[in-house]
Amino acid sequence: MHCVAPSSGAIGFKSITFPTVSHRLAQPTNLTVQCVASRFDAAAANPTNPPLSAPTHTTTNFASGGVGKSRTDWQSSCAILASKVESQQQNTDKSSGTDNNITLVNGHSSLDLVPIHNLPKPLTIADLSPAPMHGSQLRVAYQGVPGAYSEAAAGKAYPNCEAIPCDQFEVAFQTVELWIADRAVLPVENSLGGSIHRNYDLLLRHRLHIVGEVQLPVHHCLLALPGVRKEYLNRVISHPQALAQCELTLTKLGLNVTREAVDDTAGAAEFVAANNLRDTAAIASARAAELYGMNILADGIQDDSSNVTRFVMLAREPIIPRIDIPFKTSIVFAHDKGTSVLFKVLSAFAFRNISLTKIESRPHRNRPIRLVGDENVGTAKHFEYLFYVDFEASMADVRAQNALAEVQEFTSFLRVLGSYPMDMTPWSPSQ
Ligand SMILES: O=C(O)C(=O)C[C@]1(C(=O)O)C=C[C@@H](O)C=C1
Repeated sequence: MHCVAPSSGAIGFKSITFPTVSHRLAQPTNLTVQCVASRFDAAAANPTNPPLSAPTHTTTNFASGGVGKSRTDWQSSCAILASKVESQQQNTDKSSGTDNNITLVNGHSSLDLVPIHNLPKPLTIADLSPAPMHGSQLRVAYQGVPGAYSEAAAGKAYPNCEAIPCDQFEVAFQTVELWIADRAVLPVENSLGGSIHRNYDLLLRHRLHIVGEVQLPVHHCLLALPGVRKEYLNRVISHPQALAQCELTLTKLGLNVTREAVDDTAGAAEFVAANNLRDTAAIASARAAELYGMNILADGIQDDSSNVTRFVMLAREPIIPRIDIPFKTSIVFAHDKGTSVLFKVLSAFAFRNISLTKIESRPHRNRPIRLVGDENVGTAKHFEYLFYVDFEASMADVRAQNALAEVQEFTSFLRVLGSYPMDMTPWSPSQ
């Protein structure tokens, strides 16, 4: 079991330019926003530790329930593709009359190495899709072990995907950045426990784009080893969000136990089972109970039956925003002069009738304190913040483009994290 590690990695800012169309100016303008350069640290994905190392452990295949393909398969697909390109090149050379220069290998021209009946087919547009998609499903990284809610969110977002467990959020990001996975699914907020702050910080540190969201009803169970009764328990372990979501119910159940935070809910169940802990229960899903051979002592122990966690899906490339379906856009901004900018920014959306669905502030890690000196009174030490805002409009919507052009005038830093379809699935809290 791994404890949640403090974040690592250097942050560097660089400018990128988002083309926008400004209604006011009636011609295309450029919206310059800041983008965070991430630190790729392949060594952080420890390949010896099963949940850590995405390429080497069991993945969940939502299409067939089988074990997923290894990175080797993907690499061989790349090799096949490379050989196609090479052969294509050879064919081109032949047709352009350059065969005079062909070198002899064992007395044959190198073209003879490809049997005539087995000539490679020309590359098509489908061959140019990202490497892991060649002949396989979408690979979706999530934090946790099988049975975690994040795994269920991956399955909801991409029903036929191959879900890849990662033991840290950081690893899930890197798995996509290093092309081991195509998407990452990341919890960002829960209706009871609130925001998952670490993930807001990671969204900024990395360069991935939000391409979708899913809202997952979270139904917690109290799990213990077979034969263990509530009276035997003196400890309950789970993900900190799960502990927070069940806080009142645990007390109501009369459980006078210590509560300990671990990396994920299913990992807690796995840990209790693997160590045969008869004094410890885990808060996790019914699927985790099944996977790790645990008994359900209490079902539905979240403090509110409509307990929902919102996840975002991340990809290396943004999607093309649309206006024919409900879209959300997520941005993050800051200003050198502190929080006074907030009212102006919010009014840019209000004037255009754009609803905000979320606002979150986080410490501005690059410049956490701003000193304002007054020789008569002393020095004020203001905390500096980054503001994360989600609003209900697509970046293809001219209102959103104009709002952001205005926001850019008030802010010293602005980044669009993504513009993506809203989760509009029918409401069914008790699953
Ligand atoms: O531990 C898990 O099972 C997770 O998927 C993580 C997580 C979270 O980070 O909020 C996801 C959903 C629930 O809110 C509880 C935990």
